[in-house]
Amino acid sequence: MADVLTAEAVRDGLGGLAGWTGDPTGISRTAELGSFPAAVAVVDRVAEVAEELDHHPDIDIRWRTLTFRCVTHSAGGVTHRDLELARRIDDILRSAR
Ligand SMILES: C[C@H](O)[C@H](O)[C@H]1CNC2=NC(N)=NC(=O)C2=N1
Repeated sequence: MADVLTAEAVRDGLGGLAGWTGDPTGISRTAELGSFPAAVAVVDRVAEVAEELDHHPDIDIRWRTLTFRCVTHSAGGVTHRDLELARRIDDILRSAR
């Protein structure tokens, strides 16, 4: 099982991720899309990536604003798998704008 990262390692990882904040208890990012259908389409693409990685974000949908939270539930904190998932979510968000 992946190890929970130290606060410093999470900080380093977040350095390469625009818009994400957090600490070893979880990392999150909010993004506003152009419409509710556009937001739901992003969630659908994130679902595909989550299945591919077998790693799943917590997702909050409020009209066209999405909040993603990544934490490895089985490890009880943020692991390298969350940083990878966050990078993939950013790729999707970039291409959705
Ligand atoms: C068996 C499978 O790897 C696990 O149940 C996965 C699925 N997706 C997961 N996603 C997240 N975020 N944390 C987990 O611990 C987790 N566990």
